[in-house]
Amino acid sequence: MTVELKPTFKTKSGEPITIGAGSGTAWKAYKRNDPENAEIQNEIIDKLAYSINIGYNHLDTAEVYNTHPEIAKAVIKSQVPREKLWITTKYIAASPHISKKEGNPATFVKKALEELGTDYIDLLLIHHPFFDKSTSNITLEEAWQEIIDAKKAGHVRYIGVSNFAVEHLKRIIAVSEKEGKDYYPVVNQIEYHPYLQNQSENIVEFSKENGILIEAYGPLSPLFRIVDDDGKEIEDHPLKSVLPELAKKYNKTPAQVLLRYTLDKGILPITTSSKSERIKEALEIYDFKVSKDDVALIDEEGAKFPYRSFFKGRF
Ligand SMILES: NC(=O)C1=CN([C@@H]2O[C@H](COP(=O)(O)OP(=O)(O)OC[C@H]3O[C@@H](n4cnc5c(N)ncnc54)[C@H](OP(=O)(O)O)[C@@H]3O)[C@@H](O)[C@H]2O)C=CC1
Ligand SMILES: O=C1Nc2ccccc2C1=O
Repeated sequence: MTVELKPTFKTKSGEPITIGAGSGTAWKAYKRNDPENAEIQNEIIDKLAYSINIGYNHLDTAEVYNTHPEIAKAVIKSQVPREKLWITTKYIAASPHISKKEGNPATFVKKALEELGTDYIDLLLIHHPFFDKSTSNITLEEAWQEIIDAKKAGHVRYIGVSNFAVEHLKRIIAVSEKEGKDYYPVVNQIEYHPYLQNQSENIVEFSKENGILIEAYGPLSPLFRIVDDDGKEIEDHPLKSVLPELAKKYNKTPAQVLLRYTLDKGILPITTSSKSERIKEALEIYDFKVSKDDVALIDEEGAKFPYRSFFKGRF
C-alpha cells in the first residue's frame, strides 16, 4: 500500500523513493567519539548494504556524519546500480559547535561527490539555518545561491533544507524567486513525531503550501528518547500505552505504527538502527495503513506532551 507524497520523488531510474535509511545519530556519534572509528567502518557499510539489499533505495547522510565513504562502499557492496538509489547529503555552516570545518557549499559538493563515489547527488540540503557571523564566512542567502549553482551545474538533482523555520524558508525563497521554478527548495528535513508536530511555528503547513516535502528525522522518538533534563527516562507519557494497543490492533510493532502514521500524514520518515531486525521491521510498513481516526488519536495524545530532542533552545 504505497502513499503518494507531495512532491513525489523518484530515483534517476524512476522508482519512487522509500523511507530513508539514516547514517547519522548513533553512526555519527560512533565515528566522532572514538578516534579509532574515524577510519572507514565495516559495520556501517554492512548495515547500509543490508538496508539496500532488503529494499531501501533512500540513504541519508551529511557532511558532519563522516559517513560518505561508508555510503560509497555500501552501494558497491549491494551491487544495486547507483541510478536505482537516492542519496541525500547535507552541507553545514561553520559554527562554534563544530571543531573543524572548511569550505562553502561549492567546495563541499566537490568533496562529497568524490567521497560518495558518484557524479551526482540526488538531494542536497543545508543542514540548519544557524549561520553564525563569528564562524561562518558565508551568509544563508549566499550558501543557498551556491546550492542553486550546484544544481545548475548538474551535480545535484534536487535542493532543499533541514531544520528551517518559516522565516528561514522565506529568506531563501526570495533568492529562488530570481532563479526560476527549478530552483526552489523541495524538502525540509525536520524533527517530527507525535510529540513535536511542528518543529517551529506553522512549519509543516507552510512547507506543504509551498510544495516542500517534510522529511521526519527522529520519527521513533516517543518510543525511546523521552528523558528528563538529567537524561533519565520519563516513564509516563501519553503514547506509552496507546502505541502498544495500536500495534496489537494492526498486528504490527509500535515502531511500525509510528513510521506508518508519519507516512499517512504525508511526511517521509528517515530512521536509523544498528540492528538488522529493526532495519527490516521499519521497511515493513507498506502493507497497511493507520486509519484516519487512529492518526487523529495519535495526534491528539501526542499534542498533550510537547517534546523536542534536537536543537533545544534554537526554536
Ligand atoms: N537533519 C538533521 O538535523 C538530523 C537528521 N537526522 C537523520 O535522520 C536519521 C534518522 O534519525 P533518528 O533520530 O536516528 O531516527 P529514529 O527515530 O529512527 O531513531 C533511531 C534510534 O532509534 C533506535 N531504534 C530504531 N528502531 C527502534 C525500535 N524498533 N525500537 C526502539 N528503538 C529503535 C535506534 O537504536 P538501535 O540502533 O539500538 O536500533 C536509533 O538509535 C539519522 O540517521 C540522520 O540520517 C537525524 C537527526 C538530525
Ligand atoms: O544525525 C544527527 N544527529 C544530530 C544531533 C544534533 C544535531 C544534528 C544531528 C544530526 O543530523
